[in-house]
Amino acid sequence: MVTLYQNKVIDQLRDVLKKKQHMVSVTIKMEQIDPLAFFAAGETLFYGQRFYWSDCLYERTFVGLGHAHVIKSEEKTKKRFREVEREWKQIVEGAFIEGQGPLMFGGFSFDPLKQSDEHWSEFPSAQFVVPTFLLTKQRDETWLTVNVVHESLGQLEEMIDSLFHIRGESEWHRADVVEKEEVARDRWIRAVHHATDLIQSGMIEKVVLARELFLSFSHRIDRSYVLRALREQQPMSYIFAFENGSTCFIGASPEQLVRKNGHMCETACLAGSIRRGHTIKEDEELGRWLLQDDKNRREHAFVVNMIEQAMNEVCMEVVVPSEPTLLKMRHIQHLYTPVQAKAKEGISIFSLVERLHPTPALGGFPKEKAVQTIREIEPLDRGWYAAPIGWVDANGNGEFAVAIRSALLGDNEAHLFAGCGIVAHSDPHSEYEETNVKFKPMLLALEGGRG
Ligand SMILES: C=C(O[C@H]1C=CC=C(C(=O)O)[C@@H]1O)C(=O)O
Ligand SMILES: [Mg+2]
Repeated sequence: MVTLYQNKVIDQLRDVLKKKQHMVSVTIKMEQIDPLAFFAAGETLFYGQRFYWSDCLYERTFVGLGHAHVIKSEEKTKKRFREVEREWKQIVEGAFIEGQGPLMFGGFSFDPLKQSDEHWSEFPSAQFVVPTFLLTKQRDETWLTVNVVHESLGQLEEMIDSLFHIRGESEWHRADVVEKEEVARDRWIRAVHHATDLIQSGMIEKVVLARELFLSFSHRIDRSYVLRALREQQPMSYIFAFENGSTCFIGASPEQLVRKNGHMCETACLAGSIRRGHTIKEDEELGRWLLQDDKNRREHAFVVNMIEQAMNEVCMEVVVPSEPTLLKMRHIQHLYTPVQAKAKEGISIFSLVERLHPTPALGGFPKEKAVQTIREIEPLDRGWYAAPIGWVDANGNGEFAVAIRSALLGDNEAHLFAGCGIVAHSDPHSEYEETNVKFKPMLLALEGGRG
């Protein structure tokens, strides 16, 4: 489908690779290609080394195939954010760039101190990849960036050859669910009781507790099929997939953690939830109820206060609306307060991520105590669920979402995660129902049907 461009890219790369820089990054403009078809096309050669990202306004889509370079940290403290930043700067400084330059995509685990479950073994406390091939779609324009390090020059022609000869429509397959299991349901309900006790005794003010669903399937799950379903079914969401070896972390999150473009920063407070109505009238009534409900307003206020304070420490002109509005997704509506600010000199996107993660929408308040409580009483390993996932470019601009409404896919199985904010008067059974609504986007994409 892209044969026309093949020789151009190879010639350009041959030329610039003579310059002996550690990495060479060449970008060319392309004809329109469906990013999901590009992701699917990479299956044979790059299975286990692909990623997909599109932002909630569908302004930018990135698809990465292959690993030109991997940045990984097993660091269990906040140093992990700085380690990734340092290595990324070194790569960019040592690169020969023609065009937009390289970009890295990846994320962090929620809590590196939590005892790790086997199924998360391929997702360390931080990992980012610079893809060999990056497809960028921005509005109506498409580019292909090829990133090469000297060592892999030998395989490059073969890779370009096979990639550039991919053509035709991809086929998508849906695997059937053969088993569905709620993981530790009773322990989760007990954990919610425990949390409300801790809150009432004044130990902590808010804590977010997550649940897990386990699904097994008749065949290997087709990740391209799941991505396409999420893309179609969840407009206004960040759609992401990050493959690492045999597992793939995937989701459709409505929650932005931070976006940075030059000095301009955006973040959002999202907490407080109710389902969508069956009719417009019921939907509006539920929305009005949510805007006035004490428990939900408390859940939301912790997030606004914390984010406002964190942004004020490192930014100027922090703008926070005084009242939340509603953000309506396909299955759920949330209280939503968008925040804008201007980063002070020297403040990087990594320092913003480090400061913001986890907000009280995912951890609780106060932050350290909440994370420790989750570590102790939540009956699962969150892995990368509820943690930052996103991209950073060569200029230090980028965007991270909070990886909720997500699942970890193995070959024939999926672990789904959903959580809810517990405050003083939370009722365990309505919180349980709230998490059921939050499982819906991933369930619908995996199971098919109407939902
Ligand atoms: C933790 C999740 O949602 C958070 C984001 C929005 C609303 C939330 C709530 O109302 O509880 C949660 O704080 C999740 O979807 O797994
Ligand atoms: Mg809630």
